[in-house]
Amino acid sequence: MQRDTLVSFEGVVKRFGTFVAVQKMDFEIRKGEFLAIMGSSGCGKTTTLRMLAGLEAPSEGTIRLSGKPINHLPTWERDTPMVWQSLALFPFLNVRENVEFALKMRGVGKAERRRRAEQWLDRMQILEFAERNIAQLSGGQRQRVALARSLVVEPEILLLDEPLSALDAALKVRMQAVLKNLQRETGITFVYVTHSQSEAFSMADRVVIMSRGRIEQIGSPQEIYGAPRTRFVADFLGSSNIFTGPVTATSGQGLEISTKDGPVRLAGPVAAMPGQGAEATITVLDTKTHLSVARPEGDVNVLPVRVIGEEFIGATATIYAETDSGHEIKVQKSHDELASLPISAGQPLFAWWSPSDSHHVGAA
Ligand SMILES: Nc1ncnc2c1ncn2[C@@H]1O[C@H](COP(=O)(O)OP(=O)(O)OP(=O)(O)O)[C@@H](O)[C@H]1O
Repeated sequence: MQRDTLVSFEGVVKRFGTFVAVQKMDFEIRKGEFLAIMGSSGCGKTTTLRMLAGLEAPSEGTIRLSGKPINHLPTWERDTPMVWQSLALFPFLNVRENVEFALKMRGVGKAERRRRAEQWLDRMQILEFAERNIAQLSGGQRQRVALARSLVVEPEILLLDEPLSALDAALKVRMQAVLKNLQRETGITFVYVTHSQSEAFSMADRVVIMSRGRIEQIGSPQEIYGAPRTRFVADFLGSSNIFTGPVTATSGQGLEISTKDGPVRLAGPVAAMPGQGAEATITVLDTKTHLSVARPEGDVNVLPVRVIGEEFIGATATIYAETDSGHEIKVQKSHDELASLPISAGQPLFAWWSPSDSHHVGAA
């Protein structure tokens, strides 16, 4: 266990009847970090959070909080204060009273309650709505009241389950910035469940990616994005071109696999080198993949493709193309970079990338 570990999951399993919702989970949450848990629907994110909150007991294994097992310890019997952020505000209380409520329950005096509630409403930039009824607020304002209500008690850990899912895109981005700054300022440990990659990757210090009750990868957004550890993670993030085939050559300097579209090569160290003939997967980020009209020099990682179409997202464009065998290749570039390329559907081009930008995905 690391010195700054606040929570540890040790071999945690959760079964509902015979269905295994969480399988043998081992990971740690560090004090003061922003940890996002992401994965597709039904992969066990909420169940993991509920076990941490004490709303479900693990079927096997141990969850420790500040070193103490808490498997069967309800929230109120724990030494480390933890709050589950919920959007359900009390409709019969106004904004300030909603925020004051938890302090009142903890026996904090009237003047102090008011001072602290107003301080948090101010931090959330909603102090001007303090006397309003909940029904008179927009979705984003309600969201901020709910956050103020959770934070006013200054918990050591705040558990958030898709807290921004109901907001429109612009408000979501604004709230992401508010949340991230707040977390940094207060040093409160955030455990944040989402299935939004952009939310997880823009805010979290570390991200846990889950699939079917299991952790596929845990690491910083940069680590995961640059080096997905499993085929699932590479697929799930959707930002890599993925090639699988038997290994035809290995050396200390890399490896080569054979694909229907020709050899694909990786240059650089490989952590767990697969044997000759074994099936291996090599990925390359769509931002590191290039397109050109003329065949580039050399014949390594050069694939003739035809353009399928393009998609614009803000300042970047993703070009979708396919090889002769029908393998999809995506290339992400800025509009300026793509301005000189003919990218109408059916246009023949060459897709290529450097073997040193290739990455070996360890597990299937
Ligand atoms: N009380 C329960 N009884 C039986 N099965 C359950 C129960 N709670 C959750 N499950 C099942 O466990 C699995 C994990 O559920 P969980 O809510 O943790 O998923 P999730 O990753 O949070 O999904 P989503 O993103 O859709 O909210 C799902 O298949 C779900 O149907």
